[in-house]
Amino acid sequence: MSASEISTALLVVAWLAINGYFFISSFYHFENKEEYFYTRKMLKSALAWARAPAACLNFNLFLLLLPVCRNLLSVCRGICPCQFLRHQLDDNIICHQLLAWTVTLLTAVHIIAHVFNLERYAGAWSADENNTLLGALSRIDGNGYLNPMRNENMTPLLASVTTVAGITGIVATICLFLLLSSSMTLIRRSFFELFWLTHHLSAIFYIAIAFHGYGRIVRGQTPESLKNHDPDICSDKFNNWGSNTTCPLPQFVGLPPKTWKWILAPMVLYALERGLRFYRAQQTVAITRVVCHPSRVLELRLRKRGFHAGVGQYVFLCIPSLRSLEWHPFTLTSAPEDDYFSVHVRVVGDWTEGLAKVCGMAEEFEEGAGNAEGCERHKRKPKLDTWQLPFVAVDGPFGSPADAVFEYNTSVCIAGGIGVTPFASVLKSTWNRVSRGSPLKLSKIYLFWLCRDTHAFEWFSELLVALESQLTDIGRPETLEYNIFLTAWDENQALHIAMRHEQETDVILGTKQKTSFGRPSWDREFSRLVEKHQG
Ligand SMILES: Cc1cc2nc3c(=O)[nH]c(=O)nc-3n(C[C@H](O)[C@H](O)[C@H](O)COP(=O)(O)OP(=O)(O)OC[C@H]3O[C@@H](n4cnc5c(N)ncnc54)[C@H](O)[C@@H]3O)c2cc1C
Ligand SMILES: NC(=O)C1=CN([C@@H]2O[C@H](COP(=O)(O)OP(=O)(O)OC[C@H]3O[C@@H](n4cnc5c(N)ncnc54)[C@H](OP(=O)(O)O)[C@@H]3O)[C@@H](O)[C@H]2O)C=CC1
Ligand code: HEM
Repeated sequence: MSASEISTALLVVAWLAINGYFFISSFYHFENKEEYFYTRKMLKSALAWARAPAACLNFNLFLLLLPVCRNLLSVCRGICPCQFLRHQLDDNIICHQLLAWTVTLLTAVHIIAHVFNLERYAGAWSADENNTLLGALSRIDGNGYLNPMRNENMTPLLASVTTVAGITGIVATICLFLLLSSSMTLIRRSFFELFWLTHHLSAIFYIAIAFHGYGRIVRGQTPESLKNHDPDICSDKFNNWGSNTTCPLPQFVGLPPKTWKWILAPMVLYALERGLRFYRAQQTVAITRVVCHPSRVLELRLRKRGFHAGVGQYVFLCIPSLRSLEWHPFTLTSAPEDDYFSVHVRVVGDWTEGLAKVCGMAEEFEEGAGNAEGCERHKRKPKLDTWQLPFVAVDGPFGSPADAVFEYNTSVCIAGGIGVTPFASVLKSTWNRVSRGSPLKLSKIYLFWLCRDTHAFEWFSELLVALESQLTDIGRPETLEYNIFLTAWDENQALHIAMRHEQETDVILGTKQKTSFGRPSWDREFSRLVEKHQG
C-alpha cells in the first residue's frame, strides 16, 4: 500500500473508532446510569438507541462542513508537511459524501428510536392510573416532570408538531431528504444547478439541528432527588411516593442541549467561507485575452491583483451578467511563473455556452461548430475589446492534483480529454524551470493523454510541439515523453494516418513522438516504465 493509501486507511479507522467510542459510551450511559432508571422503565432500550446515534451525529455534523470549506482546505494544504496527507485533502468531496451518508444512517436510527419513545411516553398514560409505576411517573408534574407528554390526550403526532424537538426534527429530516435526493449522481450530472440550489437547504438543516435539543425532552432524575429517592428501593412503593419520607416524589430534569456546541464552529467557518467568496466576487478580474480553439475549447487569459497559484490548481469562475449564483470550476493551464492565469474551457453545456456568447463567440460554438473552421472564422472577426468582455469573478485557487509532480525524479501524468488541463500548467512550469536552470528534482515526465477526436489535440499540440523543440534546443529532449492515444476515429482518418505512417513527424500533432490509437494497455505501459526505471 502507498503512503497515501495507508494514511487514508488510518484516517478511516480513526474516524470509525471515534464513532464507535461515542456510540458505545453513550449507549452504555443511558442503558445503565442510575439517573435514567425510571426513564428506562418508561422507554426501555429505545432511550439508548435514540441517544447513541445522536452522540455520533454531533461528531459527524461537526466534520461534515469541513471538507467543503475550500479556503480552509487550501490553508491546510499550505501548512501540510507531507504529500500523502495533502492527498487526503484532494478527496474532500468523497469525505463529505461519506460523512453525509453516515449522518443519514444515524438520523434514521435516531428517528426510529424516537418513534418508539413517543409511543411509550403516550402508552405510559394509558396504563391503569392507580396501580402502575408508569402511571405514577407520568402524573409527576411541575418542573420535575418525567413524561414530556404532559397529559393523556397528547398523541405522538401531536407531540411531534407541538414540541421544539419535534418541529426542528421534522424540518431537519425534510431538508436532509431533499439534500440527499438532489445529490444523487444522476441529478448532479444532469441538473447541477438543481443540486447546487437545493444544497443551500443545508443552512436550514443546521439551524434546525442547533435548536433540536432546546426542549430538553430526554429527562433523568436530578442528583438531589437521587440522594433521598433511591429507585432500587422506591420503584415498587410508587403508591405512597411523597407521603413517606424514605421515598419522596422523584424529580427529573432535561438534558442540556449539546449539539449547538458541536456545530457552531463549522457553521461559522462555512459562513466565513461564503463571505470570502462573496468578497472575492467583488474583486476586479480583467480578461486580457480570449482565444477560440478547435474542439469547442475556449481559452481565457485573466489577470487579478495578488493572484498566486500552484501548478494545476483550479479556480471557480462566476459571470454575474450570465448567472450571478453559479460558480464553475476550471483548471489553471498557465504556469505559476506566468504574469497572467489562463483556463481552457470546453463548451459542454448551458453555462459554458453562455460564456462563449458573452465572449463574442456565439456562432463559433453553436451546436456542432467550435471546430477548426469556426475558429478560422473567428480569427478573421474583429476582436471584442477587453472592456466589452464580461466582468468575471474568480474564487480560488484551490486543490493541488498536480503539484506533487515536482517532488519526484520521474512523474507519470495521465489525462482524458479536457482533463489534461492541469498538465498544461505542469508542462509550462517545467519548461520555465528547466529553461531558467532552476533547481529541479524532476528529470522525467511521462504524459499519457487520451482523446476522442483529433481536434481536441490542436489547442494542446501547439504547447507540446513548442516544448519538444525548446527542450531539444537546450539539450534536454529526454525530459518529456508523451504518449497520445486517439480513442475514436473514422475511416478517412485511419486511411489518412496509415498512408503517412512513415512520415517523420506525427500526422496529427506534428510532433516527433507518434500518436497511438485506441485505449492504452496499461499493463504494458506500466511494465515498460518499471523496466526502464527499475533499480
Ligand atoms: C476540479 C474541476 C476542474 C475542472 N476543470 C475544467 C477545465 O479545466 N476545463 C473544462 O472545460 N472543464 C473543467 N471542469 C468541468 C467544468 O466545471 C464543467 O464542464 C462546467 O462546469 C460545465 O458547465 P455547463 O453548465 O456548461 O455544463 P452542464 O451541461 O450544466 O454540466 C456538464 C457537467 O459539468 C458539471 N457541472 C455543471 N455545473 C457545475 C458546477 N457549477 N460545478 C461543478 N461541476 C459542474 C455537471 O455536473 C455535468 O457533469 C472541471 C471540473 C472540476 C470539478
Ligand atoms: N481534475 C481536473 O483538474 C480536471 C478534470 N476535468 C474532467 O475531465 C473529464 C474530461 O472530460 P472530456 O473532455 O469530456 O473527456 P472525453 O470523454 O471527451 O474523453 C475522455 C477520454 O478518456 C478516455 N477514457 C475514459 N475513461 C477511460 C479509462 N477508464 N481508461 C482509459 N481511457 C479512458 C476516453 O476513451 P474512450 O473514447 O475509449 O471512451 C476518451 O478518449 C471531465 O469529466 C472533466 O470534468 C476537466 C478538467 C480538469
Ligand atoms: C446532511 C446533508 C448535507 C449537507 C448539510 C451538505 C452541505 C454541503 C455544503 C454546505 C456544501 C458547500 C457548498 C459550497 O459552498 O461549495 C456542500 C458541497 C457539496 N456537497 Fe453536500 N451536503 C450534504 C449532503 C451531501 C450528499 C448526500 C452529497 C452527495 C452524495 C453531497 C455532495 C456535495 C458535493 C459534490 C459538494 C461540492 C459542490 C461544489 O463544490 O461544487 N452533499 N455540501
